[in-house]
Amino acid sequence: MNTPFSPTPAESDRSCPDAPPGNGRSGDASSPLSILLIDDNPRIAESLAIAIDLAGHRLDVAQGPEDGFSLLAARRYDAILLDLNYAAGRTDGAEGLAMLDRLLADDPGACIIVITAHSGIRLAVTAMQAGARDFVMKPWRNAELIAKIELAARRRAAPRDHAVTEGTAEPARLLGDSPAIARVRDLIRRVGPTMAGVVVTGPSGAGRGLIAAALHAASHAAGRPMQRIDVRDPLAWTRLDGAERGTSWLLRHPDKLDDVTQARLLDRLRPEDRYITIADDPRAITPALARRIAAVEIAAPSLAERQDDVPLLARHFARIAAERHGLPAPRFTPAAEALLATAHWPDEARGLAAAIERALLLGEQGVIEAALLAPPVAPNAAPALSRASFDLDESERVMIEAALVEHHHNVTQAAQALGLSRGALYRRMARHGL
Ligand SMILES: Nc1ncnc2c1ncn2[C@@H]1O[C@H](COP(=O)(O)OP(=O)(O)OP(=O)(O)O)[C@@H](O)[C@H]1O
Repeated sequence: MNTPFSPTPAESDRSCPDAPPGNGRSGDASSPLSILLIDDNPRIAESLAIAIDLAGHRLDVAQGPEDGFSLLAARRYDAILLDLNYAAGRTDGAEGLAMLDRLLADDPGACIIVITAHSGIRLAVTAMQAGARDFVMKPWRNAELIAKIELAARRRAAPRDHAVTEGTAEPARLLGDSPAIARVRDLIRRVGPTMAGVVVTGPSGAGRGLIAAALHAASHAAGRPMQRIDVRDPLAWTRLDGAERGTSWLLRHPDKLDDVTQARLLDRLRPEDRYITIADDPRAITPALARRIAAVEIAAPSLAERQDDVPLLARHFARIAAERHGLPAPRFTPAAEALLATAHWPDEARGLAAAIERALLLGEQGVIEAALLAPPVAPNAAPALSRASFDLDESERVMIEAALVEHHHNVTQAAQALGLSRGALYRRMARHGL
């Protein structure tokens, strides 16, 4: 007999002897599964961790949707166990169902098993109709749950199901809840599965490559890797002919070619292949080539257009950097959080990721301080663009404010943290009216 799930660790131990033969692995399950639990109840996580470990699988735990998306952006899971309610007192499952929708839009083949309360049969049915593979009700029997996970994860192997981009290092998941990023997701959902040529524009570092990868992941060719070519490199062109028919291509910068070379490129493109393009200036693509490779434009929004997403992206980049460097779980000081909410990042998401990684490496024990988040502004920095000049000025003000708060308005310490002399800091404070 199996033991129903109990939220107390002591009771959960009792479920171990009840695990099915083979530690809960079904007979033909060959390799350990990686499983993600998205649930804000730590006791559920503790109990499940024991059962899953005994069954020979691996469990990661996310305490809510944001954590969940962050983990899913960094690695692939064979199965996702998704709780449907997060906010206190909510039982309508709306949050979980919205998350289910987004998970499946990013990866239609995702193997998701939803967790509902005992009385949640109606919710479970809705989730199944929306694409969940299965459901479990609390309290559950561990052995039954593990059998469900193994069965559902094995079913994932069907070819069309596999919509993640094999052959790429990371899954292509766009994080963020801003309307700007929601629009991009919606476009990916619509044009990803078609053969339409899509040109991805927007500032460098804003996630153009990620959007291209997400388009490929949503396409019918997702099971095969996308081939990447910078068309400014003539040597790379030879690869265009050698590849299998029906290949997906990521072409970088055809807008940088002159008209004659663009015409030559058009001659080399094959009708049965899919082309996704990254360009700085889509207007520089000739109409003939644009017709083939740029039927639809998707503009990667700058961080300034999705400022609300910055803290969430920052936490994601911090988590990845901490994992990569074996550092403790990262934590932002309140001043660093305040800076993130207002600062401008001239190098977009890539610049933000670099700043977070540097702050984490230079900080103590995973603590990210405001003063470490950006290098001190060079005294005579002469920015190339007037917009950049505005950004830099605003960032400087925010950083100084944050350093002062962090060091309790001790100007000597704040100046040290910013890499400035006391005099230089006083001058800048006066300039910013601080
Ligand atoms: N919405 C997002 N969610 C998660 N990660 C993001 C998001 N936007 C950008 N990033 C991350 O920011 C970094 C920069 O993005 P990416 O490499 O796609 O930039 P890019 O615009 O293609 O740059 P370039 O064209 O100059 O190479 C990457 O690590 C990417 O994963």
